[in-house]
Amino acid sequence: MSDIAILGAGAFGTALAIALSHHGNRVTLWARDPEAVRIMNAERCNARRLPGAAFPANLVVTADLPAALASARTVLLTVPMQSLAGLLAQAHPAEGSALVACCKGVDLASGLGPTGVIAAACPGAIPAVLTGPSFASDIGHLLPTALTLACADAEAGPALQHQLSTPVLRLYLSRDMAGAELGGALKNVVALAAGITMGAGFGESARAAIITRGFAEMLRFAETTAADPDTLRGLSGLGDLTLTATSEKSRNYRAGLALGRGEPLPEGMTIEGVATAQAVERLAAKRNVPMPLTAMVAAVTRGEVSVPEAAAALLARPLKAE
Ligand SMILES: NC(=O)C1=CN([C@@H]2O[C@H](COP(=O)(O)OP(=O)(O)OC[C@H]3O[C@@H](n4cnc5c(N)ncnc54)[C@H](O)[C@@H]3O)[C@@H](O)[C@H]2O)C=CC1
Ligand SMILES: O=C(CO)COP(=O)(O)O
Repeated sequence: MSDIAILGAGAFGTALAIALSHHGNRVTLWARDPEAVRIMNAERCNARRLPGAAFPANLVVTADLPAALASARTVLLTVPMQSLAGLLAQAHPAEGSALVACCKGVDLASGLGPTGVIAAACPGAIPAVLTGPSFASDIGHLLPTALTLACADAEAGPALQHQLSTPVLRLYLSRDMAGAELGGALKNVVALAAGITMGAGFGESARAAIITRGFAEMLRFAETTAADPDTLRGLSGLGDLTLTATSEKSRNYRAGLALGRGEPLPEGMTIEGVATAQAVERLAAKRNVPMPLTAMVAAVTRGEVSVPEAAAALLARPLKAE
């Protein structure tokens, strides 16, 4: 019997599984690869994705998806954003389950955020979003963290907030799922731009400009959606942007550093901002929202524009009011 199922045993799913089972919850962590599950159960650690963080004795790890979902009414979705629709096509959570999206991004195929993907695949579920500034290694090592739990359902939201909080994992409640998921998606694009800036040697002043103007771009985009721009000023937006766009622990920032140095994108690493930049570029064009930084990140990651060309184009834009 598990109360919480966590689908996706990457760094973040593993970290949340450790934190929540350490706090006494009955947690089942599901991974699609039976061999990876065998190794994790033998070593009681996910050495590949989250080295050094030991599994509590009560954490169950399985490759059996129906078994993981059998008794859980709270399901955390911790696969990368571009895998979410595919996962939900094969998972069959019980009617009325809370599906908590922990992935950050916009689905390239549909242009939907995680709660839109959940609503399309599982109309009988209660969607929610868990997001904000948190490196998996910090959560997995039980360091203090504050996140946003967004859920539009007035009863399920507070219940999830209490179920998923621990003495060191402090969840703030929001009803604004659109805002919470947008902040987490867009900050990765700005983090790529910040990394590119530092990798190219443009300096910390330029990075501060990119973060600030990137945040302005995030708010501008939010205003064209159902999101409340104020939500993006909280943990899920500004909070996560601050973390991701300044730390080499971030994969998006590190990928940006590589691009800025003229190297290719690192392979085999989850870099959510790459697909999300493409998806947001398309949506912004449809809605007529100027997103110059996002467009440059999309063009640089596609290899269409070099970093010096991107920087020159951004600096040559007409002067305007802040
Ligand atoms: N790593 C971190 O510090 C944080 C990550 N996140 C978000 O969590 C999401 C997952 O990221 P990570 O766990 O870091 O990625 P990761 O790269 O460590 O692991 C991804 C995992 O998903 C699995 N996976 C991929 N497609 C799948 C599918 N269709 N079915 C089942 N499993 C599948 C892979 O096998 C892998 O184990 C991303 O959206 C990320 O932005 C959010 C906060 C912190
Ligand atoms: O979302 C994160 C921290 O909040 C993790 O960022 P990266 O995916 O860039 O590593």
